Amino acid sequence: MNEIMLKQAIKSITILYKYAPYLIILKFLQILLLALATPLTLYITQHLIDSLQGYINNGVPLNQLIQWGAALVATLLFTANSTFMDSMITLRLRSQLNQDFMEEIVEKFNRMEYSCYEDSKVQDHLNKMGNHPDEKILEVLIQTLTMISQLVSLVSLMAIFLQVSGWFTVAFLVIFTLMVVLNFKAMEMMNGLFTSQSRDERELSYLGGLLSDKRSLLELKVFGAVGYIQSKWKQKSEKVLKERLMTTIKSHRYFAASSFLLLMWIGLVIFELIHGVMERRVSVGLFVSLIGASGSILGIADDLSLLFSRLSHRCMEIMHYEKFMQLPERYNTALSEHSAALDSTAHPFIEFRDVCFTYPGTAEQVLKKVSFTINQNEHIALVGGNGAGKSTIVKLLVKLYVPDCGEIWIHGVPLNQISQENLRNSMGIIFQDYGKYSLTLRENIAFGNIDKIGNDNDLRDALTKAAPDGFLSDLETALGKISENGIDLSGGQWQKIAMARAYLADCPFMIMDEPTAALDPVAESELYATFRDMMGEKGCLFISHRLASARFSDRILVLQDGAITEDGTHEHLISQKGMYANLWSKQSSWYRDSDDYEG
Ligand SMILES: Nc1ncnc2c1ncn2[C@@H]1O[C@H](COP(=O)(O)OP(=O)(O)OP(=O)(O)O)[C@@H](O)[C@H]1O
Repeated sequence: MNEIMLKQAIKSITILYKYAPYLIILKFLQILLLALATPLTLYITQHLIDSLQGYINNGVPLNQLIQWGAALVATLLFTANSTFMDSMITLRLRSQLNQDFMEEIVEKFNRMEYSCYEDSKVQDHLNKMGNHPDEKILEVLIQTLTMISQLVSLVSLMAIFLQVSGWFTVAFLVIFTLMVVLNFKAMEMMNGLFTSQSRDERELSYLGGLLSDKRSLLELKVFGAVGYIQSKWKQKSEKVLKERLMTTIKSHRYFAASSFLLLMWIGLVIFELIHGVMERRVSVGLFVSLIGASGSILGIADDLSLLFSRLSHRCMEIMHYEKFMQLPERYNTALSEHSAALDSTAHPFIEFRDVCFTYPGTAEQVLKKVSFTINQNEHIALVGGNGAGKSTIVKLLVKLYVPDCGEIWIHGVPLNQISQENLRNSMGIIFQDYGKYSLTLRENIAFGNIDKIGNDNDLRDALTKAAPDGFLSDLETALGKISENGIDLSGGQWQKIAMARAYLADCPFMIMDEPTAALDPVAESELYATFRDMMGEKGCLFISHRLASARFSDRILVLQDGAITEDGTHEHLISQKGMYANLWSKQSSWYRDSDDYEG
């Protein structure tokens, strides 16, 4: 454990040195000087007292007394100002890390294939690494340097003791070694507890999140389930705290034993010093200085044991950062982007050939030999029951996942040879769980085509097409609840903004995964009308459970049991009397029955 801690501490300093070499050197020097300040103050105090005594007895010149006094003032001034210097250096380090170190982490996130996040090991590293590994790594640096500074102080304080007897130092070293062993034992106990409780901690933070998140809280309140979650949280929290208390008490036995040893040593020192003063072997100045040094040693030994345990805990968290940085960025090595050029005249536009797919970490195959083709300017509806695999087809199309077998082709080029950029230019997408960004309206729309963020005309045009009712017009309106003046939108209004993003993207082919689920029927039919106008000769694939909207598409694909079971126009599929005809009959009878009811 101590070996790992040492390695991690050195690694953290090396990582930080890469980002801010001068600040690290400055911090090291500052901490070293501060470490020497305590023994130096005691040493000067000793000489000041002895000079004062000498001056009173007329043996020492006033000059010498003034010199020691000035030295003491200078050392105290440095100590008083070092806190300010320390916080300035730490602040600079923090801002440097925030920029460069976090940028590297964001880039790593960007490079990682989406499917990597499905792996529970990845999830675990992400959870343990936390949102701010930069803060943790900085803490490791500060704690390591503080430990070095404490050890330097300790050695210098021991040097003061050498003036009286070498045995004090030898006895202290023996006792200190025993203390380190005892403290490590206590610390290992605490670390074992933290590791075993990490799952409970995750559950606690999830349950706590449910009780503070606006959306979940609303539903839980309506169903009267807040009390249930609260008691579940309380039970878990009590269990975690009880375990922590028990282990803290057990580990404290080791701390108590080490404190006892130290107190024994200090008792011995005081006894010997009083004896020395009485026999005139030890001057009054040296006596005061050594008593001060004993107090400082007591404080340092306490601080060191606390630092050891904190540092070892932080070092384990840094290990998760390291493991995260080493994670594979692709799970499928066959996926290589050759940026093959797309010939838009080649047909078909999209082709699935016997595509199979299983989500990472699961056993059940979601898609079983799915085959279909879509031409560039076709309007295609993809329908199927809940969980049939419709969204999965879209995720494979935009390369969020890689099929287990079979092939996907775009304009006659295998999908794995098409770069993300080429793919982005050839098709736009609105996901079922589209983003609701707590940013301005301008930014929310511009994510469809970030190059147009300053183009007010295009942004307004996209918004008007998606939301003809003009529910929002000021592009600088803050959305969501993060900003003080932010406005919260309804599900349908957020959906319109997601549509505006798609309009702005202006791609030759659009994929929409249930784009109208949150819209009222009038808004839905308006949106389809505008969408048809906008797409014109362009193609689209849309997923919808409302067959009334699928009816007007050129072709309907029916996904059932992981395969395409029906493919044709609305009229053709109705005549086939298959699953689509069955669904259509059920949905239209629902509308008919509603009409009867109203009538
Ligand atoms: N990330 C995931 N990990 C594991 N299984 C998943 C994941 N996402 C979806 N699935 C499973 O894959 C199956 C297909 O899901 P998919 O979202 O593609 O269905 P869908 O046809 O779009 O459903 P719906 O109409 O309800 O949106 C479901 O059984 C679902 O539980």
